[in-house]
Amino acid sequence: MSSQSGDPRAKLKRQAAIEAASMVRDGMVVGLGSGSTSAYMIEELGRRWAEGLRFCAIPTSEHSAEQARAHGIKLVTFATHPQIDLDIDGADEVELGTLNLIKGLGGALFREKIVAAASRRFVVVVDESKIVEHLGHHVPVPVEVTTFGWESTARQLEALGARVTQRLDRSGNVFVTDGGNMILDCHFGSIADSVALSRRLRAIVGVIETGLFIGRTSEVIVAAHDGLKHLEPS
Ligand SMILES: O=C[C@H](O)[C@H](O)[C@H](O)COP(=O)(O)O
Repeated sequence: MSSQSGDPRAKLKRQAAIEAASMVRDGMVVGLGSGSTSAYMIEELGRRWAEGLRFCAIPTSEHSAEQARAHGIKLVTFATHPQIDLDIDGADEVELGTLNLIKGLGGALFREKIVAAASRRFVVVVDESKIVEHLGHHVPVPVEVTTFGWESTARQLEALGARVTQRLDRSGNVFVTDGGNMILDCHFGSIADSVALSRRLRAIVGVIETGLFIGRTSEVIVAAHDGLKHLEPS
């Protein structure tokens, strides 16, 4: 992900990612997020690794693992490193104030949530277009579900008021997550109470995890046209 092709949003994503990567210090255990913003962060960590920075990392997707490996970054697992010092990841929407998130448009939400939950600090990197008053305004809530019985799970999600679409890949085949599951994108529109919705979604049998990240964010680094901003939950 080295080309920004003059895209102003890509430029902002890269600025936020580089700022977050500067928080990584020698000896840390680092969570490597997924998606285009995280790819800039891994690229920057690869650059610093080549300069001599030494840390180890747990990736949140096969794609991020592959990118990190290409830079020679040392990857470890929870078997030897159950506690992560700093997890850096992107998001699809960030709710102003609470800093609750929607994640998973890239399909990595389940591993991303496991890594975030095991981290002392969870730093989110976004460009300014991702900040919203209420989650769900622009994007659906991705929900990872078991393939067995998914039609029944989808009906229960619809009963909560969502328009549900089955995620497909670029070739039009059913999207398969790194964990071998499928994703149902749940369009709720603007979500008034993301905490309550998260609870209801997780109570449905067949739901493995949801893209609502509630109360997990330590800090959001927002790249805006007038500079970088650091937000903390209020
Ligand atoms: O599954 C994907 C992840 O949650 C990403 O962090 C999220 O979709 C943001 O991606 P991007 O940085 O490409 O906008």
